[in-house]
Amino acid sequence: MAFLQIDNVSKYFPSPLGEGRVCVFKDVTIKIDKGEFVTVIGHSGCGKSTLLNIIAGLDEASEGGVLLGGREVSGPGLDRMVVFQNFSLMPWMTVFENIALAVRSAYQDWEPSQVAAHVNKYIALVGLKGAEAKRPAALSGGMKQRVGLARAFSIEPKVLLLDEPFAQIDALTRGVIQEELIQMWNTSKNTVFMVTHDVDEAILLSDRIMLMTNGPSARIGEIVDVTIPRPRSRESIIDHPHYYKIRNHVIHFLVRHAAHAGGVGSASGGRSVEEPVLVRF
Ligand SMILES: Nc1ncnc2c1ncn2[C@@H]1O[C@H](COP(=O)(O)OP(=O)(O)OP(=O)(O)O)[C@@H](O)[C@H]1O
Repeated sequence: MAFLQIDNVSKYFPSPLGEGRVCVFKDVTIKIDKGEFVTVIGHSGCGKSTLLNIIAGLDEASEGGVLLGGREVSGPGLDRMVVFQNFSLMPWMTVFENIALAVRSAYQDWEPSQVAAHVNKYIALVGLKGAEAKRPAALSGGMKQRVGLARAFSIEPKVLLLDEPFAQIDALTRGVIQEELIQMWNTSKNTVFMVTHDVDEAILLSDRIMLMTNGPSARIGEIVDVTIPRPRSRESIIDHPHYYKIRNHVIHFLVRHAAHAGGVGSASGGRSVEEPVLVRF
């Protein structure tokens, strides 16, 4: 059994037309090893965030389930930490307090000095030294997301769930924070499940990229192994002979599926389950 196992998960929502229900995705199975970095890419509306929320325990699967370390996920927990694109910081708390709140809830028997040392370590890791006393309103989008990532990593969860964490950040800052994320992940070796629309980001960060087909009844169409060795940096990966092969393959998949985009279907999704195609260059 894999460390994190998404087992035949399907999700239905009530139809917006008021008749029956719509199958967002059907029979999604993903097996993720401990320490693996997996990303999911697919067109808007195929159900990526819904799938992430089910893993987080913030939403329920209609069918199937999620197992973490062999135990069924049945609600939110400190073993899974989510970073959303809208930062989700406490606006009345400082940078330090936002992170400390999470650390105190994860390590309830720690002395204040131990909490402070731990928080400061993560503040330094994301380059926010000097901004400890600032409140979110005084931070740029990039700084806010650094706090979000530091908060998530600081509690050392078993699984980090990242839902397009860089979507609201300008391209230059995004590149810098992606590399900070790689550094933190290199140290922590957390298992990461990330939703993104950015193909370059997926190649830079992932061990494997899950390509989702469009809904209704979306599924994992292909799984692409990112065979480019680590350590990776944005500058170095583009020179690797596999880089453009992987990039073109993912983009072709997305373009092919864009042609079939949209539509609200019936609940049945009544076709047999197709295994994802494994792609390795
Ligand atoms: N609570 C809900 N009630 C009804 N329908 C919902 C609900 N949440 C999501 N949906 C629908 O489920 C589908 C998948 O939504 P989801 O946000 O998971 O897609 P996504 O792939 O993450 O999209 P995006 O890339 O735009 O964020 C969409 O059609 C959405 O309208």
